Amino acid sequence: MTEQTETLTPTARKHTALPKARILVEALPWLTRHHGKTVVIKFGGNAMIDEELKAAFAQDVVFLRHAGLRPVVVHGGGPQITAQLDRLGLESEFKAGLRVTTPEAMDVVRMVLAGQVQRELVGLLNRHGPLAVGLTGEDARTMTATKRYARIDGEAVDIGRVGEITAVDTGAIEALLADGRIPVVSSIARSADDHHIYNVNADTAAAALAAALGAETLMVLTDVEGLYADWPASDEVISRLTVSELERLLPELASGMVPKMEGCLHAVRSGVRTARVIDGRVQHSILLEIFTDEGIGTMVVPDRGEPT
Ligand SMILES: Nc1ncnc2c1ncn2[C@@H]1O[C@H](COP(=O)(O)OP(=O)(O)O)[C@@H](O)[C@H]1O
Ligand SMILES: CC(=O)N[C@@H](CCC(=O)OP(=O)(O)O)C(=O)O
Repeated sequence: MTEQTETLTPTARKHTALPKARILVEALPWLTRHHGKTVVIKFGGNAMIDEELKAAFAQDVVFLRHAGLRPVVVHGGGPQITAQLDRLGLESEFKAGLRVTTPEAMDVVRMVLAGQVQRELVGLLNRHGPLAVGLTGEDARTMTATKRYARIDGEAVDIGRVGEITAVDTGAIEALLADGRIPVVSSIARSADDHHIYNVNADTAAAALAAALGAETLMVLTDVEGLYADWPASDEVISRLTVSELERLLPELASGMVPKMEGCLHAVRSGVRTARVIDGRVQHSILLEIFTDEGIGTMVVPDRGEPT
C-alpha cells in the first residue's frame, strides 16, 4: 500500500484524495448553518463505561468547537454513583426514575460527579488542547433548585435531596464560551439560600441549560437508538416528532426515557430549535447528527416551522 502510494504521480495522488475532499465539502452547508451556534450535549453515565466511546465523544466535542460551534457538555454518572454507594455499603433506591438522595448519599453524588466523572471528561477533552473547564451548578450560581418530590400514583413522595431547577444563571458558561472554552457541567444545583445542594437528574439539567442559553440544539446521548414507539414490545425508532405529539406520548413512557423526553419538550417549548435523543453507543454519533443528513435517533421539533 505504502509502496503504491509512493509511486503515484501527483495527478493520481490528487484523485485518491478526492473522496476525502468530497466528505469535507459535503459538510459545508452544515458548517455554515451551525456556525456560532450553541449545542448542549448530555453525556449519560451508561455511555461513559466504554473507554473508546469516551475518547470518540471527546474528539467529536472538540471537533464541534474547532468547526465554530459552541458546545456545552452536561454529564450524568448514575452507574458510577451507584458503584461508589455500593463500595460504601450504601443502598441505591430509585423512585419514579430519581435517586432517593439522603444527605449522606448527596456527599457521594457530589464526590463522584464533580470529583471523578467531570474530572475524567475534562481530562479527555484537554488532551486536544486547553479547552475544557469543569463546573457544577453550584459555581457562580449557575443552577438553583428547590426540593423535588417524586410523583407516584398521583402522590408526592419525599425522596430527599433531589432538586427541581428554579433558576439558571448562564453568566459563567457564557464567559467560558466567549473565551473559546468548553464548559463541562455536573448536574448538581445550589439551594436558593446556599445552605445545601441538590442532586438533579442530568437530562433535566441539560434541558434547563439548553433553554436558558437559547441553544440551537439539545443532544441527549443514551444507550438505545432513540425513542422507541412501543417499547419494550418493539424497537421501531420514532425519527421525528413535534412537541404536541411528544406531549401526548409522555404519560405512556417508561422511566428511563421520561426525564429525557420531558427535557426535550421543555427545551423546544423554550425556543431550542431541535432536541435529539441519539445512540451514544455509536462512535461519532454527534458528528453524524450535526454534519450529515443521515441523522440517527429521535428529533423533537416545534409544532410549526420545520427546522432546516
Ligand atoms: N420508549 C422508550 N424508548 C427507548 N428506551 C426506553 C423507552 N422507555 C424506557 N426506555 C429505557 O430508557 C433507557 C435509557 O435511560 P437511562 O437508562 O436513564 O439512560 P442514561 O444513562 O443514558 O441516562 C433505555 O435503556 C431503555 O431501557
Ligand atoms: C436525581 C437523580 O436521579 N440524579 C442522578 C444524577 C446523575 C444522572 O442523571 O446520571 P445518568 O444521566 O447517567 O442517569 C443520579 O443520582 O443518578
